[in-house]
Amino acid sequence: MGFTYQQQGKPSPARDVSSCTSAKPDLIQNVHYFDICRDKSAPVVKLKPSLLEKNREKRQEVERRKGSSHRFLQTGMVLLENHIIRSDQIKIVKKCRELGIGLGGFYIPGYDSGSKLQLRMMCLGKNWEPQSKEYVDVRSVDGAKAPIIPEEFKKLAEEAIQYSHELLIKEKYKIENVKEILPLMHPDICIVNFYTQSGKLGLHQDRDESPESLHKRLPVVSFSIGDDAEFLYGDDRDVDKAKKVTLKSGDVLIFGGESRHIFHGVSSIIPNSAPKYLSDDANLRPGRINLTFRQY
Ligand SMILES: O=C(O)CCC(=O)C(=O)O
Ligand SMILES: [Fe+2]
Repeated sequence: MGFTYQQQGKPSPARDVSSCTSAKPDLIQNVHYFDICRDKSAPVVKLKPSLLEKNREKRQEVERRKGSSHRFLQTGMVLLENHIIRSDQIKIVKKCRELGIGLGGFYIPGYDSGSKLQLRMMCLGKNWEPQSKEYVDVRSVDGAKAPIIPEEFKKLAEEAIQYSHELLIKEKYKIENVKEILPLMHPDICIVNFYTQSGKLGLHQDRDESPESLHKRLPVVSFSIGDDAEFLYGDDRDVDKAKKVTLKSGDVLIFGGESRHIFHGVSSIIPNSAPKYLSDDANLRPGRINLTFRQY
């Protein structure tokens, strides 16, 4: 049981240097908590938007929402494109930032061998340990407990499954079958990853949740915010056979039922592809946040 991240090998010196020098970390019990937002004290030239500009932004937002769509990628796997509205994306960034610089915040997970994952991680609800591949109350890296999952996050994740049910009923299945195709899930764990523009994650399965959760094939609900990611998925741990989909800011990907045990990973982050409002209004650094909700 439990999910397995594929080890990435030692991080390149370049990545190590950038991650340490740009982070301005607080050192708490030997752990650098990473700030996913730029230093507020750093000068940012920002002009007050005119009324005209504000109205244009509003119109663009309405257009953007009209542009939200969905794709059934395979049985039990739904992609809700552009689903999280701009104001919620900003709220999520700000909340993750606040939690991420506090106790139990973002750190670079690694293995006893010394190799590291090419991302920063913070767990909410329960801590996931990369070495033992288990969920624990207190993480070994610094003895911190996981912050609780904000209720608004849980609500968004649950609503995304319900919305997928509506779409599946409308377009594909009978109402009585839909919860078998994509079971309902009430998240008590959320793993938040932050990828810099050189971040990635090898093909793995999420299989560290409880035997009951895995047996019921309760879905994982994944939110993407920030730069686009090339997301790979397939039935085998084989990059060449994997299918690819680009996950953009605001996208929600759900994989449960028959797709619960897919291999998946992030092959690359597309630099400078994030919507501008994330850096303007939330001060988000270049890179990508991913939140995966699970039920233990
Ligand atoms: O970043 C992503 O889209 C995937 C993250 C993931 O697979 C995980 O945290 O287990
Ligand atoms: Fe995963």
